[in-house]
Amino acid sequence: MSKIKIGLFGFGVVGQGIYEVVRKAKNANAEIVKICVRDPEKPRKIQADKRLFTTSVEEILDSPNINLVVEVINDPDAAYDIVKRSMLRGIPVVSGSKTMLARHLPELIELQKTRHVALLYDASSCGSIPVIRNLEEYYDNDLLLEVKGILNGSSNYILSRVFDHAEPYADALAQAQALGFAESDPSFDIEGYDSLFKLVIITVHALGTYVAPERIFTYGISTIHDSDIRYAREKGVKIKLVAQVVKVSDEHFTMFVMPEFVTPDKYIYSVDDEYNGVVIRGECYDRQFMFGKGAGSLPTASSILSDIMARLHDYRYEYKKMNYVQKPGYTTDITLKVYVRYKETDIHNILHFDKIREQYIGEESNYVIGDILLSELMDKRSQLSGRDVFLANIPIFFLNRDR
Ligand SMILES: NC(=O)C1=CN([C@@H]2O[C@H](COP(=O)(O)OP(=O)(O)OC[C@H]3O[C@@H](n4cnc5c(N)ncnc54)[C@H](OP(=O)(O)O)[C@@H]3O)[C@@H](O)[C@H]2O)C=CC1
Ligand SMILES: N[C@@H](CC=O)C(=O)O
Repeated sequence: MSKIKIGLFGFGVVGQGIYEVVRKAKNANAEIVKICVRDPEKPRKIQADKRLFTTSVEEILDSPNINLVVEVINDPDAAYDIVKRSMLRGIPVVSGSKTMLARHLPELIELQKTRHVALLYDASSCGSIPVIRNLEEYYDNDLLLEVKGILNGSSNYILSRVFDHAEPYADALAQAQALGFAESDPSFDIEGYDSLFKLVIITVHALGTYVAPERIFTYGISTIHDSDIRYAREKGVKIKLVAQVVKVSDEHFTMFVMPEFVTPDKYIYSVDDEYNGVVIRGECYDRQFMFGKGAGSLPTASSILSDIMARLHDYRYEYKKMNYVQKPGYTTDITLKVYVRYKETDIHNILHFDKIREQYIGEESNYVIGDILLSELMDKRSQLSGRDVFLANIPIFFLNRDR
């Protein structure tokens, strides 16, 4: 590709960051020639030439002058429509919309093949950390065993403020929104869905398999309570929202998103505020750790810029692992050790524990710690949504990993 002429969709937190970094990048040989938004009259932090703005998708897709679409809007359905239409017209796309990608990746991967058109999305998972491209290229072999980490900046920011600075939860959430880390609907962040969508995308590049989001156990931090924080402090651990995909045998892998008690010896223990941290474990190298800003305007834009530059060299994901002859299958038949705090909800009648290890009945709240199948948690997920319930994983080497 010669000069890159960008049609940019979205001029919010990330879009404005992209405008800034593209202007700064002297060697990018790229220029934003059109910006599509919902409301061109909206006041914005960054002043761009008014003539760049449009509300018409067609004005970008029909322009012979535009050879790359960059899509960073906050509406997953509209994003899907824009990305698909661009690709059908043979225009390569860079996207940051993980909700849209996690829902539609199989179709978009197929479109890349049939239409010979690239779709890059490193910014969709972990902001400025180049997780996807590394999994795709460097870890292009059978040795990978696990990708685990903090994939959501907002919930990590909230947990850090609440845990380390004793700030009220609601204030910390409001700050995460004001700083541009949170999604338009912040429940995506705090209920774990943003981490889930990133985990779905990461798993495609880690193990070559797409697992639909609704098949994956997801539990967030919205019901965390002072008693959970006190309990964690007493034990000398921190509570983090952790997403993980783990090979549990040659035949199977598992994945889930859940708050976790993290001990000080773990890399992610020190990952605070909006930072993300990803631990990659493999057969021969044990653990490697990637750390960086996972949200925010310029960090995310830097990742988009990297994808834009990659297009200068015609880079595209090849999804090599999807063609492996032997691939592990997804399982939820795996035993976890969990902490469940509750009050009114009749947890003992809802959850069937294989083994109860500890129980506490208190005036303020109760908790139980026990071994339980992930499939059992998945089946009972809708009954664990009470405001009085909080659940956290206590990491163990999976109890039945060799079954
Ligand atoms: N914020 C972050 O740290 C990160 C965000 N992302 C992802 O990037 C995307 C954008 O996030 P962010 O910048 O924070 O969101 P914002 O809410 O700040 O901005 C969204 C932008 O999308 C525009 N928009 C919405 N719908 C349409 C549409 N149908 N057609 C054209 N433009 C539209 C809005 O237009 P208008 O301004 O006129 O309302 C706005 O400019 C999301 O998918 C998010 O998940 C990914 C990584 C990090
Ligand atoms: N809302 C997301 C933004 C980046 O993906 C987060 O907080 O991590």
